[in-house]
Amino acid sequence: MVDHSRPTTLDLPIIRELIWTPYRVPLPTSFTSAHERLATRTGVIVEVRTSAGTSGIGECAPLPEFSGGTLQDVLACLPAMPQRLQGLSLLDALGKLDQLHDMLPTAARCGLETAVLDALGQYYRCSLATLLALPDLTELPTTQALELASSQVRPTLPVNTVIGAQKLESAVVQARQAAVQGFSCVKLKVGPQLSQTVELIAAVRSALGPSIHLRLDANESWNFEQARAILSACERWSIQYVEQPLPRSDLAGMAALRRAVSVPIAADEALSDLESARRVLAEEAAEVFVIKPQLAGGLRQSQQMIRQATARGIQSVITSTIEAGVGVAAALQLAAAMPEITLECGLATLPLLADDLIQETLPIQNGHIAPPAAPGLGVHIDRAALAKYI
Ligand SMILES: O=C(O)CCC(=O)c1ccccc1C(=O)O
Ligand SMILES: [Mg+2]
Repeated sequence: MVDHSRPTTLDLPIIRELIWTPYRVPLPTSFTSAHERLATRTGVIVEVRTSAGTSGIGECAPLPEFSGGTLQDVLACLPAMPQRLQGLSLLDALGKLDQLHDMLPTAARCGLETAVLDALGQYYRCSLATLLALPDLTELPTTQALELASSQVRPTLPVNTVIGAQKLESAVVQARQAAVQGFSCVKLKVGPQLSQTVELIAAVRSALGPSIHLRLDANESWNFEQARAILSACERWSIQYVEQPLPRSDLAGMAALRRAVSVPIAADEALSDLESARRVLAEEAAEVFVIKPQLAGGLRQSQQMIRQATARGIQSVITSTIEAGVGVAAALQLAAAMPEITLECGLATLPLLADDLIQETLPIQNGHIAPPAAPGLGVHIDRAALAKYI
């Protein structure tokens, strides 16, 4: 018997229009890592308008020092996209994005996919996290399947705060603040100077007390000997893990470092797509994956990389690239959809920006963020803010 109350693929909204708006948002206090001093975040907000009268939004925020292209690359690929996506149903548009995989910078794939999934979630009246928790996104879900997926979505996620590379005194002040604010995890950016770095880590650990997780991020700034020396000196400070201690291409070095020190090694810059994830796993170069949807090529591809890792006993965390609220909301939806993500995610970065460009607020409470529960992505563009930061 045919159930006429259920939507069919014939009813799926069609993409009528694709528009995009670049933004530039300052960071009131610039963010310093071993790669750079980030003082302004640039990116593009994309929007698909559908035959159902709905609009889906996404964010493309590339990070050239990682991988996956520049803002210019994103802006260069977008003009060809309306012609490719207009007239397609939302599910066909997802298939088309997969087909165009190699033509699109990872951040463009992420933003366009988010916008299509936002519109699809609004159509099914479920959150983007629920969509991602479905066993097969390419099939029309039954009401039962939607209910089951929705029951697997986590209502709130633990997140870490991040302390940029800087003077010991201000790092200690920020560590104390993090403890007062209720964070269960702090990430500290570190450089290659042995005694200075060990002193910094010891001071931050003592400001945090013994129970707050402390992870490090070297952003590729160490060589093997520096990494071994610093991490050996830090064994007693109980480090949760260190992100990308060695250059991204040195997978053999990372594997050797894993055997040489007890601090767990995480891959971040080394992960850019499914193939790189396979290599990191094959070389046993990391025991934690740091996944940034903007750099991994979107939410579904991030999901595949995380599942590959989980199958090999490797844990994953999802982090932002310090993008605006649209991209952070998408990353939160992904994290909420994946029960295997148990470590704190690096998604507490919106306070670094002068404006998050969204109408809603995504408050950080007691070291947790609740992904928006409204249908789709659950956040909406603050048009006035976007116009201001164009
Ligand atoms: O992980 C976090 O807490 C925040 C995200 C972060 O540190 C980051 C943000 C922008 C670019 C690179 C990185 C990084 O993890 O190296
Ligand atoms: Mg990192």
